[in-house]
Amino acid sequence: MKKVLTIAGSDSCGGAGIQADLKTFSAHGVYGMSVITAVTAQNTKGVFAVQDISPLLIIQQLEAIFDDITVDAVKIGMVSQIETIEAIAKQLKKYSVNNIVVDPVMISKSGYHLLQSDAKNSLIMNLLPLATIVTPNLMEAEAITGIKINSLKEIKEASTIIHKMGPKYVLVKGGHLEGEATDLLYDGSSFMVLPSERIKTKNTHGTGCTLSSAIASNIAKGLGFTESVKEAKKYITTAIKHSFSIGKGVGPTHHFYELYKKSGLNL
Ligand SMILES: Nc1ncnc2c1ncn2[C@@H]1O[C@H](COP(=O)(O)OP(=O)(O)O)[C@@H](O)[C@H]1O
Ligand SMILES: Cc1ncc(COP(=O)(O)OP(=O)(O)O)c(N)n1
Repeated sequence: MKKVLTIAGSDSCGGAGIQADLKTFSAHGVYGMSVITAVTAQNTKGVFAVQDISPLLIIQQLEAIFDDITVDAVKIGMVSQIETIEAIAKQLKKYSVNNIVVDPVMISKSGYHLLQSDAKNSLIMNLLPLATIVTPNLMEAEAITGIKINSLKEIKEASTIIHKMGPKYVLVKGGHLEGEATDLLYDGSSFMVLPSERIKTKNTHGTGCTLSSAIASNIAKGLGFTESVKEAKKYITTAIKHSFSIGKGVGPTHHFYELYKKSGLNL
């Protein structure tokens, strides 16, 4: 069985972060492992508190895994502060880790700053050069490049700038666009459009986490990079289509829809 690691924050309500990543890994039939960077007190209504895990404990978690287990792909999510980012980058280089998916998590849908403002440049300088693929949403692409994005032309411009920062592929997500939820993949020479209908639901908590974990799972399973992204896009679209309401706010996506369908079980 292929083994995939998520390096990310914990979401107490289970819709995003480490919890969404591990559910996505299971649904893809890969073995999931986790290095926790921060613990958040969070629910469908928002993020209420964050405690960062010490860089030393992050290093110890990474060493515990890489000293013992071969890792087929890594997904990086919430990294919060400069010291966390530097510790992760150092360990990934030490163990010559490949197949790295970086989701540059900055602000939650509820508006909470999950990446400290002074840590943005460190993420760009330390993690983007190590990334096989980076998956910013529109606001993250704007923050990374300093470009205001209002059109496809500007998405392409931002992708080109981000590609020069080091990742082999750039996927700018269109979840926050008006109209269709179309994503754009750039490999340094050409663009691939990944279209999807916009699903009318308020329950999109953890969509970015889920998509990046699905890409990491597919890469680990040996799909080509473009195929990994295309299949992940199908996965997130199905997971959003069957998302559901828990709590009073933005509910989570449904990771086990295909399994439920096969088994005849209902939610
Ligand atoms: N309402 C929706 N209908 C269909 N796809 C969506 C919807 N919202 C988000 N997506 C898709 O979910 C994935 C995550 O995108 P996005 O929500 O922009 O990321 P983030 O969670 O990082 O803000 C993308 O593939 C995006 O196109
Ligand atoms: C612990 C943690 N990590 C990441 C996020 C952001 O998740 P994302 O999929 O980008 O979208 P929302 O959850 O903000 O809808 C998070 N909330 N918590």
